[in-house]
Amino acid sequence: MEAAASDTIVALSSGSLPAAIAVVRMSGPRAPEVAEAIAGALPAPRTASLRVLRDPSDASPIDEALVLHFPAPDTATGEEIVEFQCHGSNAVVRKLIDVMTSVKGCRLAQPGEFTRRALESGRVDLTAAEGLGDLLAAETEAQRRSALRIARGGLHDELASLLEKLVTLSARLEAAIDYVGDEEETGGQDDALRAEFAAIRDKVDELIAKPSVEPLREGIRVVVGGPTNAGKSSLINKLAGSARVIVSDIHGTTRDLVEIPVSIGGVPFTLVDTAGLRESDDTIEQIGIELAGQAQRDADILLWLGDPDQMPEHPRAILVRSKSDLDETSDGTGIAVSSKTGDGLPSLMAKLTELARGIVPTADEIGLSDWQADTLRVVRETLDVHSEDLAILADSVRSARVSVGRLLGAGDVEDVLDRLFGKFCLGK
Ligand SMILES: Nc1nc2c(c(=O)[nH]1)N(C=O)[C@@H](CNc1ccc(C(=O)N[C@@H](CCC(=O)O)C(=O)O)cc1)CN2
Ligand SMILES: Nc1nc2c(ncn2[C@@H]2O[C@H](COP(=O)(O)OP(=O)(O)OP(=O)(O)O)[C@@H](O)[C@H]2O)c(=O)[nH]1
Ligand SMILES: [K+]
Repeated sequence: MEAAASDTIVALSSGSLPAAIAVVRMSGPRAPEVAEAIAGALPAPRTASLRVLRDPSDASPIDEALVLHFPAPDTATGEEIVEFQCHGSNAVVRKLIDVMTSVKGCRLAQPGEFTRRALESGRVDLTAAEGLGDLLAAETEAQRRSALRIARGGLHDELASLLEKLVTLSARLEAAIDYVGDEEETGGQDDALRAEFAAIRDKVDELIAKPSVEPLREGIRVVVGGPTNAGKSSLINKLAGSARVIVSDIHGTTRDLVEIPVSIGGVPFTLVDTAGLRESDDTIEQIGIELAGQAQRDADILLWLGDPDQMPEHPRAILVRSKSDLDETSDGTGIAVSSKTGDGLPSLMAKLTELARGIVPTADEIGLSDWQADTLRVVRETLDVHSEDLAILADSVRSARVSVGRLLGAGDVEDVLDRLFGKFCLGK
């Protein structure tokens, strides 16, 4: 059957089974009648009530569950919603969903389809939906804080205010262009419009300067480099809190890039172990050393465990004197760290969190995803006209409006939605 927007959709909205309790959600026009056929009379709106759920085809019981009815339009999707909080076994959930989806016009939801409907009904905008996607994927405090702020409309509000300014200016420009009047009388008015145009351009510059959420999504890339046997793998294991990569006294143990996600101070980092640098005849090791060099250049932060004179140039490099428990000839440069005793680890972690502040949004900053930043750059280019001619300014404002509208989910954004909702969990 072709998936239609008017279908009633069903999904398991809670996590993997078995679980103590599972939430099965149904959204769409047929939700109340289907729920009534299964659970009998619906409870009062937004009130949980215990019901025996039955298969309407033979009245056999499926489970005993809590039922909630959220009447349209004031719901998460803007549609009729019924939720079942049932026992979280595979058999119960499968039977319940089978019974629901056997009804005509009722089918399994696609990933992200509840949120897509929330977007289509105007309950959330595109920035909030994107924030929600990040919130569902959040593993660390910094990810959760940033995503929640955006999911709750933090970025929407700033973009909506920009759009409103563009719409107002657009109307004023059109009026001024149409007005045929006294030059002197309109001159001051026209200058005010030109000033407003410049102010909006500045506002876009301000928005573009916001930090990126991308390193927050992927984890800040900390590449650990240095000669063989410097203690790179040992340090990564220590930072990760468990033995994740192979440590040995054999030189050239690590050959591939190994990525280990960790949370330090609530901030997500991806630690990257690399092949130790040395002269080698081994082809595989040579490839590993090449990859190491590339990874170091691409790193957000470079941890260098080696001779300070050999340290590659990098805007955010931390010099680490490893194996400080053995170090008799300490010359005081860099951070002395021992993976054996743990000495110096707190200083190193503090340094990492300090550098992170310049890479990911801080607790009270709102960040931009790559496509949002790219779209704002398009807006900025559109507004990059320096003409006295109001008609030219009006053209540029009109195009800018379209792009800012797209950021909020207006116009042709199917490609953006497919990319976004493709990553969503089923049932959201
Ligand atoms: N059981 C359950 N828990 C959940 C959700 C859910 O759908 N079901 N959510 C799913 O995302 C989140 C909560 N989000 C929600 C967003 C809006 C509305 C809602 O009904 N909004 C109406 C009425 C608000 C009111 O007055 O209470 C509205 O905005 O008009 C409900 C949940 C997290 N927890
Ligand atoms: N005493 C002491 N030994 C350490 C410390 N860190 C690492 N080692 C030892 O040094 C040796 C090499 O450690 P690795 O962590 O494998 O070094 P690596 O830099 O990853 O080595 P490659 O994979 O060869 O590049 C192992 O025998 C570790 O036990 C330390 O802080 N103190
Ligand atoms: K080694």
